Amino acid sequence: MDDNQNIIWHHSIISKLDRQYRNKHKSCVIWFTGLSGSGKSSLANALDKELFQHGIQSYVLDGDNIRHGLNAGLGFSKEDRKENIRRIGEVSKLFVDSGQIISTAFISPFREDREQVRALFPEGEFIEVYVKCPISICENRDPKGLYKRARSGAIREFTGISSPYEEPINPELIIETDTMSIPQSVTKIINFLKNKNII
Ligand SMILES: Nc1ncnc2c1ncn2[C@@H]1O[C@H](COP(=O)(O)OS(=O)(=O)O)[C@@H](OP(=O)(O)O)[C@H]1O
Ligand SMILES: Nc1ncnc2c1ncn2[C@@H]1O[C@H](COP(=O)(O)OP(=O)(O)O)[C@@H](O)[C@H]1O
Repeated sequence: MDDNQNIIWHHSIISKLDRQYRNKHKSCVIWFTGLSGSGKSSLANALDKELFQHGIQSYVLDGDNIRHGLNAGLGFSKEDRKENIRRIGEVSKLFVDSGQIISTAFISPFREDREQVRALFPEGEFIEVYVKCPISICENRDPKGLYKRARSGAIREFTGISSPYEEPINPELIIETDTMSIPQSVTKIINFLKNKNII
């Protein structure tokens, strides 16, 4: 018999709605996706700072940090990236259930994996933000020197070079970081959240 059949889901006494009501805002996941160096981390953290300063319950999950802890042991094969994103999706759902606005900064290069995360949430709670930037500019920025190492062959399966990035087809937002500044981008996201009555 499958062990999971013996595990029963416990419902919380306090609901997500109770928590949202007390926080005075709705909860959602803002899912940043894009190439390495496109600006996911910078945007997620700038948005988090802005939300925090306005008394909003928010938090950031960042690729590099999660891979040091929760997802240590996962690499960059298609299967490992899938598992990485699946786990982040589940963790994000917990944050949303806890009434917070969670920003995630993962390359999440495969459309199917992102759609599986979207399917975990009710309509409107998964906000896909495509952080769009030409690879030539990401490569010029190369904040961690990874493109240089990938070009030299020192890193295998590097997204955009030796591993694919599948662009979102219908994301809630597109932020073009080669033409928009970080403050402009944050304003665009905040306006979206206001228009959707999330904050
Ligand atoms: N092979 C390869 N391909 C892409 N990226 C690599 C690779 N090896 C290491 N790194 C570093 O890991 C960060 C990406 O981790 P993610 O968890 O976001 O990747 S994924 O969503 O599972 O594809 C990524 O961080 P960001 O630059 O913040 O995107 C890189 O710093
Ligand atoms: N308009 C912009 N939006 C976001 N990042 C920018 C922008 N212009 C320059 N950058 C720089 O590009 C780099 C992006 O790195 P990072 O945020 O770590 O990207 P990612 O998390 O996608 O790998 C940072 O050094 C950041 O300062």
